[in-house]
Amino acid sequence: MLQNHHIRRGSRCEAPDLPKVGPCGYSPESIVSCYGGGDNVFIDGIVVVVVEVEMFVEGFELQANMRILITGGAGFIGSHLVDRLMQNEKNEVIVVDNYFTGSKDNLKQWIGHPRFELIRHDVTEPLFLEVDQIYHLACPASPIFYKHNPVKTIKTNVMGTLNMLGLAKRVGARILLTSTSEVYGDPLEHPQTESYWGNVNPIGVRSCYDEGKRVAETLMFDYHRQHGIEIRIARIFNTYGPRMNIDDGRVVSNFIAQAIREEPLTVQLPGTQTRSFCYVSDMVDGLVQLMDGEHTGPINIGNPGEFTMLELAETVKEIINPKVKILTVENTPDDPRQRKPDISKAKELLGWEPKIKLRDGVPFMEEDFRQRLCVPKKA
Ligand SMILES: NC(=O)c1ccc[n+]([C@@H]2O[C@H](COP(=O)([O-])OP(=O)(O)OC[C@H]3O[C@@H](n4cnc5c(N)ncnc54)[C@H](O)[C@@H]3O)[C@@H](O)[C@H]2O)c1
Ligand SMILES: O=c1ccn([C@@H]2O[C@H](COP(=O)(O)OP(=O)(O)O[C@H]3OC[C@@H](O)[C@H](O)[C@H]3O)[C@@H](O)[C@H]2O)c(=O)[nH]1
Repeated sequence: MLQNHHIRRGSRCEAPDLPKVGPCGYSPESIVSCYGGGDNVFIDGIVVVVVEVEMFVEGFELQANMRILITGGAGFIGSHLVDRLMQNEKNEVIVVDNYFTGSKDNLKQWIGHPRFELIRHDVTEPLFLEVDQIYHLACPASPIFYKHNPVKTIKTNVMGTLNMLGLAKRVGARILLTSTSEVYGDPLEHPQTESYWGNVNPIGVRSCYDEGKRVAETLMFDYHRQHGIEIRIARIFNTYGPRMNIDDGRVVSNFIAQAIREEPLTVQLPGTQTRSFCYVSDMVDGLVQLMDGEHTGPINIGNPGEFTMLELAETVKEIINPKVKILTVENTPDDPRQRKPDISKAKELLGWEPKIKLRDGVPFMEEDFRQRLCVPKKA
C-alpha cells in the first residue's frame, strides 16, 4: 500500500507504528521517496530530515499535524473558532491578539495546553511564524469600537492584512479573511449575493471598516493572482452568541444585557431597518468548511432569517423579560437599511447552512450574560 502524505513546512508528524530500526530510530526503507526541499519534521519526537514537502511512506499512515494561526483569536468569533480547532488533536493553534476588544478570559481553558500558544501582538506589525493555515480575524467588529479610532481600524484592515498575506506567502500557508456583509454598504439589492458590488460611502464614519474590509479583499485577490497564495474570503453577516462583550454596543448584546438589567431596549430609529443574525457555532462551522474546501470565495456566511430591529426587540423582550420597555433612540449616520445574505453559494459549494434559529440562540446567550452579570433567572 502506497500512501501519499503532504507534509507542510514546520509540520510535526506522528507515525507511532513505524518500525524502530535504523539510525534515527525508524526504518529508512519506510520512507520510499523524498525529494526537493530541506525541511525537518518530527516523527514521534525524533527529527527526520524531509527533503521535500511531499513524502511517500509505504504501509504507514503519517498523520501530519496542522499548525493554525488565528489572528483576533481572543475575540468573540475567534475564541469559538479556537475551541473548535482545538477539539482536533492533530491541530496546534496559535492565537495572536492585541486585546483591543478581545480578552485572555475567552481563552482561559486553553492557556497552558501543549497544543496552544497565545501571543500578544498587533497585526499592523510584521509577524514571523511557521504555520500551515491562517484565519485572519483581527479587527474590531462592533461599530462603536471600530469608529473609536478609525485610522487604527484602517491600518488593521490594510497593514494587518498585508502582513498576514506576507506571512502566508513566505511559509506557503492558506489564508482565510473574515470579511463582512458591510462591504455591501447600504445595499440596493436584496438579499445580497456575492456578485453584488455594494453601495458604500467612501468618506463616511463607517468607511474605516467597510472600505477597510474591501481593500483587505482586494489585497487577498491580488496576492492570489500575483503570488499564487491560497486564499479564502468569508463575508460574515451579523453573528451573535456567548462571549460577546457585554458592553460591545452591537444590537443583540445590547438588548440581552438591557433585558437582564431591566433597562429599556434601545431601538435606534427608524426601527424598521433589518439584519439577519447567525449563531456563532453555525458561523464557526461555515468558516472551517470554507477554509478546508476548494473555493476561494467570497462566500456569504450568515443566517438568512431577517428581522427588523423592532422585531428583534420584541423577541428578546418575550424570551427574557416581558416587563421591559422598548425605547426608540437616535441612530448613527450611514446605518444600512436592510441586510440579508443569499447563501446559495455556501449551500452549493460548501454544503453549509445554519441550523440555529434566533429564538433558539438567544437563550444560550442569555445564560452566558446572566452568569457574567451575576443576575440569575427568576424562578
Ligand atoms: N461578529 C460579527 O457579527 C461579524 C460580522 C462580520 C464580520 N466580522 C468579522 O469577524 C472578525 C471577528 O469579529 P468578532 O465579532 O469576533 O469581533 P471581536 O471584536 O470580538 O474580535 C476581534 C479581535 O481582534 C483583535 N484585534 C483588533 N485589532 C487588532 C490588531 N490590530 N492586532 C491584533 N488583534 C487585533 C481584538 O482584540 C479582538 O480579540 C472581525 O474581522 C470582524 O470584522 C464579524
Ligand atoms: O442598541 C442598539 C444597537 C444597534 N441598533 C441597531 O441595530 C442594527 C445592527 O447594529 P449593530 O451595531 O449590531 O451591527 P451592524 O449591523 O450595524 O454592524 C455590524 O455588521 C456586521 C459586522 O461587520 C460587524 O459586527 C458590525 O459592523 C443597526 O441598525 C443599529 O442601528 C439598535 O437598534 N439598538
